[in-house]
Amino acid sequence: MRRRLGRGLGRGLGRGLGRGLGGRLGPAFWLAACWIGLVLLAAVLADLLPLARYDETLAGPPQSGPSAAHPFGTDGLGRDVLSRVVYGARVSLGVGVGAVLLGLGIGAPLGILAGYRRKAADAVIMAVNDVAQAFPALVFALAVVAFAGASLRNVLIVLGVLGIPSWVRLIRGATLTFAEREFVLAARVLGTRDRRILWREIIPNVAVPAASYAFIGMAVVVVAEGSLAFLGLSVQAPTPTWGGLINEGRTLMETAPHVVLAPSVVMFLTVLSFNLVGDRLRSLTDVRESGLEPVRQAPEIAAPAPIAPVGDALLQVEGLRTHLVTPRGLVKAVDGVSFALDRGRTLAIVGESGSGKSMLIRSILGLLPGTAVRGGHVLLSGDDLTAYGPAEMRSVLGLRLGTVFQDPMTALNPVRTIGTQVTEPLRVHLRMSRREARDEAVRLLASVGIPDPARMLRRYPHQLSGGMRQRVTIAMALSCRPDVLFADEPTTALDVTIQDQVLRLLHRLREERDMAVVLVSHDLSVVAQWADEVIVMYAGRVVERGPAAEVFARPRMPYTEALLQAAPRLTDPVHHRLRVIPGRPPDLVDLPQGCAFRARCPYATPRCAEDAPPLLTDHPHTYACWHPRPTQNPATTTATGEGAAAPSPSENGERAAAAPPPTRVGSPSSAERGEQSGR
Ligand SMILES: Nc1ncnc2c1ncn2[C@@H]1O[C@H](COP(=O)(O)OP(=O)(O)OP(=O)(O)O)[C@@H](O)[C@H]1O
Repeated sequence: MRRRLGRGLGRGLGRGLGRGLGGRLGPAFWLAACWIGLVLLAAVLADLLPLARYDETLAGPPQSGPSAAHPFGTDGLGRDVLSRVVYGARVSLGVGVGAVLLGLGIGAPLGILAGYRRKAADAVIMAVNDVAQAFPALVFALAVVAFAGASLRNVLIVLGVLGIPSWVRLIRGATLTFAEREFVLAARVLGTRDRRILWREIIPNVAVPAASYAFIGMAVVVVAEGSLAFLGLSVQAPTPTWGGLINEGRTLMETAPHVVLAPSVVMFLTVLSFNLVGDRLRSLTDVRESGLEPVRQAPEIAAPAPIAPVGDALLQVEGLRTHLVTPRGLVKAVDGVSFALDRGRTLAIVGESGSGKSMLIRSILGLLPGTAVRGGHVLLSGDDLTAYGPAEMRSVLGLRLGTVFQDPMTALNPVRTIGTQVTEPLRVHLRMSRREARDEAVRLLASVGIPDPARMLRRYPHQLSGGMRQRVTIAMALSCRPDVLFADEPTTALDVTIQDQVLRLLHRLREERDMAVVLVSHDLSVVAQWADEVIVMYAGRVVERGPAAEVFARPRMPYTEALLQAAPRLTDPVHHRLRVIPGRPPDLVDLPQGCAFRARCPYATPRCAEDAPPLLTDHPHTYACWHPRPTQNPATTTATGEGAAAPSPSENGERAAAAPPPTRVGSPSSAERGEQSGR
């Protein structure tokens, strides 16, 4: 059992730390960890160090200042202060580590029991815990130590027991969070026993916040022990403790300040280090760090020089790259994407799962994981957003760029009313008064088709249906009248009957507000119906781009053709078998040489393995393929299964040769952009 726990904890912490070793913990963490290690080592090896005895009165004048022989000087009785600080660390750190282990040892099982079992166990444990937490801790510690005697053991037990309620609360909260997660439900569905779920699924995940809290707890205990020692209620003389040393030295503040300064500084640095280490460990599980944070622009992958805006494009993306630093290597999630979009147009981004669609949107918005580095340019009405700092970016997000996410349930805060959430951007960005924001929120909710909007403001997200919730998130995204609305799979989490309503709504709002819309969707029928232009992504790159009607009617890139053939159609005959794209997308850490799609492409030739095809323009299409599909062979025919079998590369080559010669492009030409953006 212990081995299993060790493995589990190791996995949990290892996963957290492994991700952090790439620099997420930062230099302050490592400095703090080194300091803690140094103090611990000194305390443990104190007897082996060339130090004077902590209680030995040395020859020479007392209260002498720091010297080579005594770096921290001597105290009022002529004892070596360095030696007393090092031996004092034994007590202070010993109590810190011991009390935290005691609190964790008792609090963690109770917290897990309460969080996992819930019901009666939770009610009883938390009721007792609340009562225990209501005791004034320091008064309780003073009373117990005064009654039971001031000894190392008593101080350790009192501080350890006082920490139990906080441990119960923390571990229960973490257990509750993970007990509701899909992987635990999946284990339950598979009939896994509770004990196994606890050891394998819950405890390894709870280990990271517990480790973080353990360090913060040690800082608290070191300070508490210091306070007790200062009051003379910890380990008694002649054994030194940091609090006791500060107490002894306070009478010498004027004549020999080093006596009080040395233990104070060491204690301060140690407490600071415990807090820093705990805080950085906590950040490993913090959604802000693991999810969205201001992006780092990487000079090494940035485009070489500032670019000039093209025409009057509202949104222009040039050579955008987003690479994620992972323990496996650099994930090239977005690799040199360019496009331009005008007002009143909808651009759809399609591609298989993992092709980089969401990452492209997050990269444009500058909201990327902490492990991401970005290069390239994003121009909004000619202003380069990649040059913006976090504060400037905040003034653009919500105000000029709106976003609708996939799952409205997770996009809305469950404990805040719809009214609070819809009025917030109005009050923050547009500085409206409470009343103005409320009136505007009513208008916004009405505009997205929510009945009785005034009443809706008082409701909570869980009281709404999925479709209503998504309408609310759309209303929030539109509240500051953005120029561009990003909709990342806005209908995936919705019932199929609601999907059409939401898409119609987006289309109507686009028309009314003259916005541009960037729509990410897996659903090609949605894209065909609502998009003006389309970008097909594969392995982080654009492989085809053009007017949506054109791309779907005459796909040039075999990947686009395969995607269309894999999509179901209402017109398909009964028992029609959908084609699947054989193989799997490539590993973004180790992209193959040449065309990334070649291993799955029926038309691939040796040339595809040697050179990556550049983006070619064959008006109005842009595609990256050495063997483009012939324009005379509409996809609609092959998609229904009525088309001829896939032609051989030579056949394909001949047909392609019949098409007008394509133009090679690095990024879209102005003319092409004009076409793409409908100009
Ligand atoms: N935080 C991260 N760290 C490392 N790699 C990541 C991270 N987030 C995404 N990726 C990788 O980046 C690639 C692109 O991911 P992205 O979410 O953009 O794909 P997608 O096309 O939107 O897929 P889906 O349609 O499933 O949402 C994927 O290979 C993914 O594994």
